[in-house]
Amino acid sequence: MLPDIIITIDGFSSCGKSTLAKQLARKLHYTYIDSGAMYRAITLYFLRNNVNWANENEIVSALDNITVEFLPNIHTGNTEIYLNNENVEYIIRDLVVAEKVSEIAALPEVRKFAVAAQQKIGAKKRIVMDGRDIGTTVFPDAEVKIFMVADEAVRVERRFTEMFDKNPNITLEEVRNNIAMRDYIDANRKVSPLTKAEDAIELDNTNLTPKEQLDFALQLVQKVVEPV
Ligand SMILES: Nc1ncnc2c1ncn2[C@@H]1O[C@H](COP(=O)(O)OP(=O)(O)O)[C@@H](O)[C@H]1O
Ligand SMILES: Nc1ccn([C@@H]2O[C@H](COP(=O)(O)OP(=O)(O)O)[C@@H](O)[C@H]2O)c(=O)n1
Repeated sequence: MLPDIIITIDGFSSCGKSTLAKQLARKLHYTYIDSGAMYRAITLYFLRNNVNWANENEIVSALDNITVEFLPNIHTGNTEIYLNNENVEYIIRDLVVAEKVSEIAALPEVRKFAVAAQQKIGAKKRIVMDGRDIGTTVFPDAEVKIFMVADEAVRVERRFTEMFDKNPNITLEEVRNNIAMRDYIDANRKVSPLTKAEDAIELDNTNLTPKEQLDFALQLVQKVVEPV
């Protein structure tokens, strides 16, 4: 049986991190944690409650009222996010949330809150967590670190196809602008900007199938568990 380790997957938007993280978690009988969902859920709360995030006191008191949990969906086997006991797994994928999430995720108080929650979840290991700063800040000692990349046009096309399925009014342009804006803010913010950890292995899935990306990641895990 696989020993208790932590697998981190970081990278820009829409390159396939959560797809790979779910595949790995299922295969290894680990728990998948979508750290981006936490920032999206916090953003949803801020938007719904008109929190003025220019005011530090308002941010702190809003965070005091937020509980975020990951619970398994018994039908899919994947974990889903709950904000104050409400399942918000699907609503947080909306463009309204995506438009603001990177701004809110750049706030130091928000990052402190989310990182502490993520580290608590990972205390017993046996998790695959994806995000932007998981291998650098949240779990710098993780046993397996993957940094995913894919060509921007491919990422935009993939995310557009996914969002169009749920909302046929969305345009390719809106998706492209949102991804470019978030990538820029995420890579340039002051606290834990998105960057490849020195010891992370890069995985470019531009031309890989989901099966090929899983095989690549499983080989990495195998190397760490049974070094030759
Ligand atoms: N290797 C791949 N080939 C084609 N499509 C993929 C591949 N990996 C992921 N996708 C699709 O790309 C979209 C974005 O993937 P996702 O895992 O949500 O990215 P991220 O978590 O990095 O934002 C999803 O619709 C997913 O089904
Ligand atoms: N560890 C993380 C994960 C996400 N985020 C923020 O949350 C946003 C949404 O993350 P996500 O993983 O759901 O985004 P996608 O890759 O699915 O587009 C990102 O654009 C970042 O602004 C972060 O700052 N740190």
